[in-house]
Amino acid sequence: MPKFAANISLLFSELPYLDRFQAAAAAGFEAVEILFPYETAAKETQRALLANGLELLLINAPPPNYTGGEPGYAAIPGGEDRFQRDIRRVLRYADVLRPGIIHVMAGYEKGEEALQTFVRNLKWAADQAPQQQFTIEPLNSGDQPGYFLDDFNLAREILAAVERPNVGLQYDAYHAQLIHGDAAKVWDEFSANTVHVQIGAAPSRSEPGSGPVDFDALFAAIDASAYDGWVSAEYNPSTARTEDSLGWMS
Ligand SMILES: O=C(O)[C@@H](O)C(=O)CO
Ligand SMILES: [Mg+2]
Repeated sequence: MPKFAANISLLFSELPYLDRFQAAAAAGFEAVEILFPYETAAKETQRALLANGLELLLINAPPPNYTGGEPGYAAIPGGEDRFQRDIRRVLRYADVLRPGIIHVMAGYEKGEEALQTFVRNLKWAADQAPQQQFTIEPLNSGDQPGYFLDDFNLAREILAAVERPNVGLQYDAYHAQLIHGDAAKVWDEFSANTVHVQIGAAPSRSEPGSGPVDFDALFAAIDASAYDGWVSAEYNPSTARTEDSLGWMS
């Protein structure tokens, strides 16, 4: 079985932000990810991680999107200043929080100029912090209409153009299933590019168990691949208490 982590932006979201760390640790998780930690001082988040012995796997940059703004600026021609400001901001958070990964979001734009902008901005970010792992994640267009990075083939093309060892693919089984119709096949094809994995059932985005994705087979394929990182549960629990949605882990 892969080692599972909790995305506490979605899991345990029935609790106030700072209480989710203790709940995740009590449920047996040793690592968490937080999509947008920017409403809380980095020191407070750091204290919650340390108090509960949790590793921080991932944060997103540039912020924010869940609070109503754009989901990133990396592929927006003319948005370079904003992008660089946001990357500097996330790197200040990263100095304190030490996330293994920073997910760089592309934003709403299409076309060749957006592609070139995304590539240039990713190179710039990667060179600002060569020791920091960055990722890009294809998101399905049902949830994010108009989002630039909506296809795994496009992600591979971008990674090849960026040519930086510290920029890799974030594979989310939920998005893979909705974009390409077969999350397992996408894993087979793209596991070599993948540096971070997230999971959620499709189309519900609830815990594994519903829908067409065979998670036992997917976990076996992940185990059999060269990927040895965390598999982060990023779903909306169908139960009132997140703990009651965790049966799939055993
Ligand atoms: O899959 C998702 O939606 C997330 O991983 C994300 O980063 C978008 O905010
Ligand atoms: Mg995801």
